[in-house]
Amino acid sequence: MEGFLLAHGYQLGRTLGEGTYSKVKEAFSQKHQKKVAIKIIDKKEVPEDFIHKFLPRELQIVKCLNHRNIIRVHEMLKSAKGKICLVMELAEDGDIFDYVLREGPLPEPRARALFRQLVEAVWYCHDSGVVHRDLKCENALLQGNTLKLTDFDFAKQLPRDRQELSWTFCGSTAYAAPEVLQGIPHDSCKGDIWSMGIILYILLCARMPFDDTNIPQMLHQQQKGVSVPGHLGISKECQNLLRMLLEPDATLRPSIEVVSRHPWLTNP
Ligand SMILES: Nc1ncnc2c1ncn2[C@@H]1O[C@H](COP(=O)(O)OP(=O)(O)OP(=O)(O)O)[C@@H](O)[C@H]1O
Repeated sequence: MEGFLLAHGYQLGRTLGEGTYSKVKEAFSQKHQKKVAIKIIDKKEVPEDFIHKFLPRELQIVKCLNHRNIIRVHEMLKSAKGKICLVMELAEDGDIFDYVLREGPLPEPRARALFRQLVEAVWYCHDSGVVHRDLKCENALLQGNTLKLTDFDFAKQLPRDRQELSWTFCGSTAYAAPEVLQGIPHDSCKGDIWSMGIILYILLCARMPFDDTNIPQMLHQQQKGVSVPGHLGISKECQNLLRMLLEPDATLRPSIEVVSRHPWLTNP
């Protein structure tokens, strides 16, 4: 692998992390004269539908995305030995899950600064007809103070009229909206909005809003609505935004455009 990548101008460095089907390594790009991240996928170790359905979809989508809050994919390389390498922009400061683990509940201004960037990234995606379908803290990386959304494995391009409903369960149960968990045909954009609510809750409370170890019980908790720990002193405006995002009825849940205009986010 090292020789193959070197021949393409990338000097491999340390391992940054591992996913279910991949290993991500740091590398130095001789062409760009900067460090990059390379996701290495071994075709032999992944299920057929990942190679034939999700991966081509991901590649098609990521090559069209260009936003400061989304990890840029520079190129894809295929080795003769059946490895696929995605050369990406590097985010050196970990993901926001680890950040919250380290820092504990974030003060509102810090949570707002991060969440605003997630809103920008998701707004750009939805506006381009792309739904992410796996929004979670581990997929929001940090480069200094800049949030960079990544992992478009489950992303989907919506048809031009954007009327398509989905039945597919994607992503993590802890971040899944009630309609997604129940397999009810749903608007995936509204599923993304729910997951953003879970992310905002984690930023502010450093814990999960719902316990996902028992799904029927979790569905019940979701219907009852979210409650925030009183001792954290979370403002009324922020609680209002959390309730809007974690609205169990998807038809009442706001679009990303409406979310972006919420007073908690437009506050200086
Ligand atoms: N562009 C990047 N810059 C820095 N680190 C990255 C980058 N992309 C991924 N990583 C690191 O590599 C790890 C594995 O990433 P990858 O996208 O392959 O899998 P995952 O999404 O975490 O797992 P899974 O595929 O099982 O959902 C991540 O947790 C992250 O820490």
